[in-house]
Amino acid sequence: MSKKFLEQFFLFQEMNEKELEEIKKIVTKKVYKKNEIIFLEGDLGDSIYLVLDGLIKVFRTGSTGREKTLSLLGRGDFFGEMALLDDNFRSASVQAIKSSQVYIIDKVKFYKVLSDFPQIPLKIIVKLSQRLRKANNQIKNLTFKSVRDRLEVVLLELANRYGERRDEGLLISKKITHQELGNLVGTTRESITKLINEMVEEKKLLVKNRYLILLDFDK
Ligand SMILES: Nc1ncnc2c1ncn2[C@@H]1O[C@@H]2COP(=O)(O)O[C@H]2[C@H]1O
Repeated sequence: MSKKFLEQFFLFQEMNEKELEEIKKIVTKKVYKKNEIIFLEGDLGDSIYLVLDGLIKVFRTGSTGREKTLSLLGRGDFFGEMALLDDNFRSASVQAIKSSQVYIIDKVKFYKVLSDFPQIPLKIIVKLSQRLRKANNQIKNLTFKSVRDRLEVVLLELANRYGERRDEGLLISKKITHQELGNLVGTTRESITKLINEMVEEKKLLVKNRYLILLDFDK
């Protein structure tokens, strides 16, 4: 594990070599298989997770069993800090949707890191503020926007994060199923299929080998 590698984690940026050495000593690496549940909403939580690679979904399940994806996480992201900080149950479920590697730091060791490195709590606050901002936008979108508009917002967010420029347009470099898009947008798989077909007909979207390509993303 190189210094350069650990630096990619937002939490550890700006740390010097010696400080990163200390962090290295307390992490445990774990690999989760595709579709493996990392933990469930309501579980007791005693560790924080840092994503090394893969794709990880944070979600909640409604009483009817329908899922709402709160966030998709990848390399450099962290999760599981809330139950540690407020001493409560896990506020959401977390699942690897591709094979994913994570570093795990247990509560006692993490508290030691927090007291030794005062910039880390500040960084966590920054992330929590960004997350609240995003959650507020989601509430606004769910309340006021049509399903089609919400799908466009989600596609733009995915393109922002995973977009790769191609001759045809902006390719979303992760394969996302219609069910998963439905969970992100807050609608059914069937509605997503209908809307994707609509966007393809309008030449706003291209589907190639199950990858989505945005055609008029500049607008
Ligand atoms: N709205 C959200 N967006 C992104 N991540 C979240 C959101 N809500 C909860 N999480 C993460 O999901 C984790 C579930 O376990 P914790 O409550 O310990 O910590 C939580 C956060 O790290």
